[in-house]
Amino acid sequence: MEPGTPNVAQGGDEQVLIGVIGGSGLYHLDNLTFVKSVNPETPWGFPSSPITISSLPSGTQVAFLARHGIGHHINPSNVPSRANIAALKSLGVRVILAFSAVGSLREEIAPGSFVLPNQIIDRTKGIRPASFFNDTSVVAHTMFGDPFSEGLLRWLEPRVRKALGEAARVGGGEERRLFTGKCIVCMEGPQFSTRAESQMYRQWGGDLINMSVLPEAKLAREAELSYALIATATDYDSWRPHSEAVTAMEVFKTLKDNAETSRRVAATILDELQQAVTGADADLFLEEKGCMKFSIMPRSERQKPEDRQKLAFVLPEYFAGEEGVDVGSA
Ligand SMILES: CSC[C@H]1O[C@H](OP(=O)(O)O)[C@H](O)[C@@H]1O
Ligand SMILES: Nc1ncnc2[nH]cnc12
Repeated sequence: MEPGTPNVAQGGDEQVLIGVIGGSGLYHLDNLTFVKSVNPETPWGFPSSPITISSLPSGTQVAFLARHGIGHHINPSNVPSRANIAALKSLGVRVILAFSAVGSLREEIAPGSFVLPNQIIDRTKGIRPASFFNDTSVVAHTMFGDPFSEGLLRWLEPRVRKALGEAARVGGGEERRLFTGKCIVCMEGPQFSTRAESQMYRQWGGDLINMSVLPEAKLAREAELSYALIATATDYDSWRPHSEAVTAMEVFKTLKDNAETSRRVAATILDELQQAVTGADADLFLEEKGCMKFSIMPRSERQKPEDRQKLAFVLPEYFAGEEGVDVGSA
């Protein structure tokens, strides 16, 4: 696809409405039939990995993207999040389920727990391109008070809980706990936190820590996509005074089991999610649709046509066509 081409659904016969981003340890999904692999070039480059489009037995198609690339070769600071989100949107995706391996900042969130966070504290260092509008002549200030899709979180909670119960029954082992309404700190990395930082994040109200949720969540919002993070705890970071500070080795110990359970959860909920996104109550999920209308500053002659064309790739509703929509002035 030519970079700058406005988005069109390209997933095959069915429109691909659901995108899954796999994090550390989660490089593929299960119980799916491969349809095709696509690698769309976006105005922000290529995604982390080719995107695998597969179908569930029901025919529901899902787009899967490995955040750190197949073979995990991309550092968290270098994940091409703009290309990832733009590429998913270009396939017609409207809802993103993003998986992430996280450190726990709370005793009760033991390694192995699943968490649907609803808040983020940004501790990235400004070195990640965090907006589609960066370095363009178009200014936009996106609402981000509730950084995850509230409708999607409400829908996910009972389904993920049930899926975790089923995963334990089928796979054996203890049922994973699910926590909701938690706050995740996103740090720059790639080194882990110091003990002092880890304790400070707890005092700030942080419950979890990772290196990946930003700018991914911000970009999903700018692209008007519903986005939720399914976080799986791998370790206790470095705040516990009498425990070893987190090491990659410790994280790797739980990654495989967490990924296995994540795959079971995905396999259990994806069909129902597709039905919900296409059903009568779809508006509950697609609350983000239209959110940029009043975030983009009104059109002026200072906005360069080439910038508007670039932005049309992710927001064709505002920037495609000769005139585009005169947003912000309604
Ligand atoms: C492997 S430890 C740190 C690494 O793991 C998490 O990745 P992801 O969010 O993609 O699962 C964390 O954010 C760090 O990037
Ligand atoms: N302790 C930790 N800090 C940052 N990212 C993580 N991902 C998994 N564990 C982590």
